[in-house]
Amino acid sequence: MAVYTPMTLLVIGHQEDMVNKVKKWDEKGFFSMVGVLDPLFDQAQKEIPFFHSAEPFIEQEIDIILMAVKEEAYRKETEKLKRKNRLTIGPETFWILEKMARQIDEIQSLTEEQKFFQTILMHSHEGVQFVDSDGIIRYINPSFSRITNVTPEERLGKHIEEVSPNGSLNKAFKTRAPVFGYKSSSVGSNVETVANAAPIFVEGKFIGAVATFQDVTEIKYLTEKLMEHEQDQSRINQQSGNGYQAKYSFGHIIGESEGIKEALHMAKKAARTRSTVLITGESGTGKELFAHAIHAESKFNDKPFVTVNCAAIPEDLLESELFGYEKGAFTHAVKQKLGKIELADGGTLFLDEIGEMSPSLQVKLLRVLQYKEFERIGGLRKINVEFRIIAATNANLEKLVSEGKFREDLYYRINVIRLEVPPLRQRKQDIPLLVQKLMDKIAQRIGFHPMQVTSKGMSILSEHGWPGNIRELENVLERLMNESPSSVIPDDLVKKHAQKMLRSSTKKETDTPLVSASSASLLSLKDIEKEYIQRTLEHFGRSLEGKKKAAHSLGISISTLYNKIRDYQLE
Ligand SMILES: Nc1ncnc2c1ncn2[C@@H]1O[C@H](COP(=O)(O)OP(=O)(O)OP(=O)(O)O)[C@@H](O)[C@H]1O
Repeated sequence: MAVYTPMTLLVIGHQEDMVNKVKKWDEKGFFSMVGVLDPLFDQAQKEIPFFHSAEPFIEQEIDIILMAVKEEAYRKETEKLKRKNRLTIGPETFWILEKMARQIDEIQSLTEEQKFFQTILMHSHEGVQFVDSDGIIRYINPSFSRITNVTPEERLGKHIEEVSPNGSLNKAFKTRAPVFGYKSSSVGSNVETVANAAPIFVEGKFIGAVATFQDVTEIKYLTEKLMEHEQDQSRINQQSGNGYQAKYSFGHIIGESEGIKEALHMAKKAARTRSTVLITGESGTGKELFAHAIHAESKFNDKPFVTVNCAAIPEDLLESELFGYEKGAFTHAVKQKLGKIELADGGTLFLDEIGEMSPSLQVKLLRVLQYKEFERIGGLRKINVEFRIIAATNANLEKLVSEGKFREDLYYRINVIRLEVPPLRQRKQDIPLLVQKLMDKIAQRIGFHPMQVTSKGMSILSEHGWPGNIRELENVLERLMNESPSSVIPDDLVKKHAQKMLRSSTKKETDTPLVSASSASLLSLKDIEKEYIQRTLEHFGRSLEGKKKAAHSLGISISTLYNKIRDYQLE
């Protein structure tokens, strides 16, 4: 860093006010006072070097001579000093020095601020690079060098076009526009980075551009491993015939209430068209079921039905999930991957939880819907696609639009046919039918004989509010069936669960965790196992049937369960 050297200054004539001011500036380091020259004055202050003759200064480097007094006697001394290139300032131009001192003062306090910000940049975990208005790299922070393996000596003073022509900083520099989420890899270190860059304007004048970036190699690597795994999985699914097909039809949708009839009517109408459908409703009401059924009933039901849950996948991954990528698009893209948009070609793309989609992806999706074409990540070729979107959400999209979190234009594109699936509490008359049919479905799935609830049990279940809707009802029924000692579920068991449900839905109470953060370090694995077996036995009961169910639930054989009951003295 350049070191500031103050200008040297000699005062001629002991004019007290001026001398004192110059002395103060000297103390602050604005100027360096070499002394006071006064042939007539004797009582100078001790701490100021005082001279009667100009001799010592004739050859000395002095930048400014301040004529503090006007008399002729002093001028004679000054004449001796004028031979060199020195600025002479008289009392009438003393204000220039005062102004300079003020400016130096301001610059110095700015420098303090600069030091403060520089310290922050020095310790920032993100890499930072700055170019001036000519594109010359003026600053890189230590994290920049750590991430990229590029030293300040290699970078500073170079033009950005020369060292990183395709980087985010050059883009922001050339276009004078910000760049967000720019992915690239550092040549020096083979590191994957994500950068943001922005032009900098001060009072409307472009003064340069700055880029900040992070090392995302590890995240990217893990993400791609996960994607590869998912891809293999989906290939296996496809090969086994369970791939991109609708699994449910309208026949699977149980309910005779007005609300469900209306939703079914709308859904059947939607199945006859290719228009976009927006399904809204609380969690667990059956939105996905409706989406499957609409596709299954449509003319293109032999084409794929592809599901993407926008809430379950991180943004970065979601983009490649939707658009796919070309081999080599990023370091770990070892082979080409088809995106869900491409896989849905000709059929239906079901976008579950669309309200969770990030604004940048919303733009990209909108473009696909408008132009019916897209590019794979890292690809140059435009691919034409034709598919229908069924979107679902339990969020209030209108509210998200008004809050600026969901694009209005995308909202209008997807809100063509609107289907509202009512919550269970608004169609209690469906509960008995649902209970019976769901119990049959569960019994078939878990290999039980058909089971029933009494009419009293049914009215207990019908009175519940079911905040988790049909998903919650299904879970509770499965638990009741597992715990029931006979094929008719006892009323007191239903009551016990109803009370539990009431407690959890009013108090949002959860069961005591087996291991809490504070106790985790105190319990041994054996203690945890013992506690867990104990709770499972309490849950299923200690009859032979209860123990069989407990063993099944614990994933161990009945003889292992008996051994553990003996070892842990749980009888
Ligand atoms: N009308 C219905 N008849 C029979 N089963 C239903 C019905 N509605 C929902 N279900 C069942 O309830 C469960 C939840 O349904 P689904 O996943 O379709 O709900 P969702 O509204 O999409 O939930 P989320 O918003 O949480 O994704 C599923 O097991 C589904 O089969």
